[in-house]
Amino acid sequence: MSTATGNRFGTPFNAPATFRPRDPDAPAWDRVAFEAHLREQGRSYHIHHPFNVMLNTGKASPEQIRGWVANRFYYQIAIPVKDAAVLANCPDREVRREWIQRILDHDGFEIGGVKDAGGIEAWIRLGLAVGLTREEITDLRHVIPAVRFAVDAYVNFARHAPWQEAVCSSLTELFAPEIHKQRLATWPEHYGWIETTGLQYFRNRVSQARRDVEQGLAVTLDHFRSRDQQERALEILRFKLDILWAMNDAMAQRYGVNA
Ligand SMILES: O=C(O)c1cc(C(=O)O)c2c(n1)C(=O)C(=O)c1cc(C(=O)O)[nH]c1-2
Repeated sequence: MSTATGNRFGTPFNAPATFRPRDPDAPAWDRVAFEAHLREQGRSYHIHHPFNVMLNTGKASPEQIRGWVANRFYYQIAIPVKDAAVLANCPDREVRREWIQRILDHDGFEIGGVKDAGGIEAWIRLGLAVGLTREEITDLRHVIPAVRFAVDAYVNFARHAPWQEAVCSSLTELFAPEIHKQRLATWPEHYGWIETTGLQYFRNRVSQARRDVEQGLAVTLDHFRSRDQQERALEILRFKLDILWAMNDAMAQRYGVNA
């Protein structure tokens, strides 16, 4: 059982613990209740961040949209590195053969004549559609230091945590289809200057995120069994929600938020 003095990352160099004192006799939640507690964390998803609300209600300027796309690129390129860390730490072949799909989704592939440019390339095309050049996206010149720190914290967590905890940290994807659908519903109306082909990344992710979540949720519900472990899973999910929120804070500070 982890204790109230442990930190939530399991590594010695991170922030002090934010654990609430736990009742050692609290019974474990059943799978339905545990999943409900995980989903409840969606109230802190960055879909509610003022910067995201601005983007998705048509109030963002082209500069703010370009800033967001250029900064989010750093998250996009980190995801397959994070997923490779999960693979590297996971001794379970069945999990690995499913998990590897995530790397293919983002990096793309050419296998037996079938080709997919992948999510990173799709994100670059989004960048081109909003008026950035390929070079200024990929050389990371616009990435804000605090965004870099937040994203790096995610990769470092996945490198050092037990693989099931890294899997759990991906569960912000529970809430991602909604944010992608929101963009697809509002951007064409508000930002007619963006070629809609540039929004393909969001279209692809709606179904990919649902599939990811099915796997991530199954691992999490199976692994975190005691109440104490379940509380830890909630902490991990909140840590990841904080990363996404902090990225938006950094972008709001750099690019401003229009009322
Ligand atoms: O646009 C978004 O708001 C958003 C959020 C998240 C997320 O919740 O972590 C992901 C994505 N997009 C995404 O496109 C993606 O591929 C992805 C992978 C992961 C992950 O943690 O493994 N999160 C996300």
